[in-house]
Formats: sequence, structure tokens, C-alpha cells
Amino acid sequence: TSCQGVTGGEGGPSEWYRYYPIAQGNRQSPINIVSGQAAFNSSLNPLVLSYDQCTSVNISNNGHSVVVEFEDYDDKTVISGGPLSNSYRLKQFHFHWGNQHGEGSEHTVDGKSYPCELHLVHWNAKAYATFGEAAGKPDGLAVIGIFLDTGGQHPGINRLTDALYMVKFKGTQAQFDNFNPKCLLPSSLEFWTYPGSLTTPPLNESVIWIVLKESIKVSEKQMDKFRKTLLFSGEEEGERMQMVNNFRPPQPLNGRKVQASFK
Ligand SMILES: CNS(=O)(=O)c1c(F)c(F)c(SCCO)c(F)c1F
Ligand SMILES: [Zn+2]
Repeated sequence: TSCQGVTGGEGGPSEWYRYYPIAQGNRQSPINIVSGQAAFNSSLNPLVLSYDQCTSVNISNNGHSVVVEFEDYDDKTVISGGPLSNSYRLKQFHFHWGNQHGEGSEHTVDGKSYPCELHLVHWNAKAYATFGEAAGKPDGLAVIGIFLDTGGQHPGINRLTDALYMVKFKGTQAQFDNFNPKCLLPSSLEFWTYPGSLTTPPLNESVIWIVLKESIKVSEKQMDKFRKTLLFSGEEEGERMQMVNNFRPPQPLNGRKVQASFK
């Protein structure tokens, strides 16, 4: 139900504006990407992900999603190129998903939802001293969005889905090292890009979005692991609420231009 939404109980996306008025701002995310209206920009550089030295630290359930965090005290895991003027450091990745096939992603493409969307969250450590500071700046964050669609089993995501039982409850965390999210990339890095926001409170308008055109394929069984293992609720809470439908629906474009790195 809508009151479940991303917050799992204390009012969903339609209530956020009460405490976070920026929910009605002019660069909110996600959006529906209308492929025919995206402007091909030949001056967009190829996206470069320098993830070879990445060090994952832990996996956790923050009550909104399952999050894998990385060491980000130096530039060993960065992205550059694309629409970005400098390198941005990987801080964490997390997912948004539905409770059945037809919904789950945050961005939609020509009105089509995917069952899940992966967000790789990076921050502008060249311009700002901390993630928190960057999260308040218009060019502070860069999030790569990758659609997960159902198809054959994805070998790379198994280590992750096998670890979900350790973070079943809100507020739990477990060690999770040597996971390189490069294994979750599709073969093409072609993308759409547009200026937007966080999709969960505080909804800061500080994200340069980079949404990959090509989805990765995971099996229905792997998708079900997210839906059946994770809870919005904490261990001590009586009622167990399945963590599903933790996605925000598309927001008004308000005149923004979506650029494409491809024709
Ligand atoms: C893009 N997806 S999002 O808005 O839901 C999102 C999120 F869920 C996060 F947890 C973080 S990191 C916050 C401190 O860790 C983030 F930057 C985000 F952008
Ligand atoms: Zn997200």
C-alpha cells in the first residue's frame, strides 16, 4: 500500500513534502525518461569507472534499502568522464525494488518500469571535504542508475543475495569485503544524464544522474531473495514488514533536458 512506500510506515512518498518541502522542487528524481526527447550530446565523454582498487567494507539494512559501503578516504574508487567535470568517489551502492514483476525501479523509460534499480552513489571529493557537505551542493553527488531485469541467473549478484540474511532487520550490519560492483555493470556504458535529487529524504537536489541504457539480467529467484529476506522493520518490532516497493515514483521534469551519450 502507498503508506508502506519507501519509508515502510511513517507515510510514503506522497507525504514527504510536509517535512521536506524540496519534495516539490524543480529538480526532483526519479523521472520518466522519454527516449525520443533525450538530446544526443556528442561532447559527452565516455563514462570511466576506476573500480579496480575498490574496498567494500560492510553490508547493512538502513530501513529503506540494503546498502554496501566502501572505503572513501582516498581516490582509489572513482568515476569520471560522462557529464562530470572531475572525478567522484564511490561511497556506497543500494537498490530499489518492487514486490512483483511490473514495478520496482525508480526511473522509468518511456513509461516502462523495471523490477529493480541499482544506485552507485559517488561524491565530489575534489570540491568538498565530506560526503555530507557534498550532499548539499548542486554538483555534490553523481549516482549511476542500473536497471535490473529478469532473465538468466546473474553470477555476480549471488554473493550479495546470499548475504542478505545477515541484514534481514532494519539497523543490522555485517562485514562484507572484496565485493567489486564492476561485476554488476552491463556490457554497454551508454547513458542518459540529467540534473536531479536524492530519491529518499532529505531529497537534496545535489545529484547528477547517469542512468545506463542497458539493463543487467538477474533471475526471478535472485529477485525474490530481496523481496523475501529483507524487512523494513527492526528485530524488536512486533509486526514484520517485508522490504518491498522502496521506490519513489517519477517526478515532474519541470523543463529539464535529458541528454543521451548515444544516438
Ligand atoms: C539515489 N538513491 S537515494 O536517494 O535513495 C540515496 C540513498 F538511499 C542513500 F542511502 C544515499 S547515502 C546517504 C548516507 O549514507 C544516497 F546518497 C542516496 F542518493
Ligand atoms: Zn537510491
